[in-house]
Amino acid sequence: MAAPASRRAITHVVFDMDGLLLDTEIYYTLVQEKILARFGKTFDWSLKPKMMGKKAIESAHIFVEESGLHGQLTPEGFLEEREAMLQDMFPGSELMPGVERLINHLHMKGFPMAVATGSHKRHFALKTQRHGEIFSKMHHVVMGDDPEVKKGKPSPDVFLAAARRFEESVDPSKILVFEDAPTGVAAAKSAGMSVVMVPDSKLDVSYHEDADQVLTSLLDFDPSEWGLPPFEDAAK
Ligand SMILES: O=P(O)(O)OC[C@H](O)CO
Ligand SMILES: [Mg+2]
Repeated sequence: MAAPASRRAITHVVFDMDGLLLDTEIYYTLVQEKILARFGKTFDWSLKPKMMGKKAIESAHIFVEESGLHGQLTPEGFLEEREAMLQDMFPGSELMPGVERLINHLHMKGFPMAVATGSHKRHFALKTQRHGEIFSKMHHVVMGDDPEVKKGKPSPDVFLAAARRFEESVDPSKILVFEDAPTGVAAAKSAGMSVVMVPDSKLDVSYHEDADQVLTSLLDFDPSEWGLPPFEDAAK
């Protein structure tokens, strides 16, 4: 089926990282569950979407406020407490299903790609240490502690910085973004880009509304629906 006109203009692709390229959101969830358990509270998926995709200190403020931990835990204390646990977990980060196939395909077809993540440099290095080959196919990576990223997602800063750093200047409407988080979808839409959302199955469907397409897995992405060259292999 031919792609509708609105989807035929894509020339560049920008990927979110945590929960989209890498199966790392589970680490944040586990650590946050553990910290809340210490206060006799439970962490659930009504709080998770508010924290996902944001800069660390921004999500730390949300965690403390929304969990009612004012006076018991500071955002800085929360970050410190979770850091040792995360540092042990991040080197085990796995690619999400379908990532290798999609990135290798777009790279082979010559589509410039970038990563736009809320994650900062030190965590990026730990998470990607076993995935150098895949990340080497990115033209550039913009991280949450980049000086051009004044505010985390849902601010468009990280996506606009990613758009500016391709070889040639790119109209945001020609960029296709892949995201898992509601804050990330909002950021990319506010940057004027198209978004394929690949949310965790536990995310409430009310968060799907703003995405241009919602998929259960990257394995279900069909490039031809976006006017991109079809996969040449039959297997998913
Ligand atoms: O989903 P990302 O890649 O923007 O990362 C954001 C945080 O590090 C985790 O939610
Ligand atoms: Mg993400």
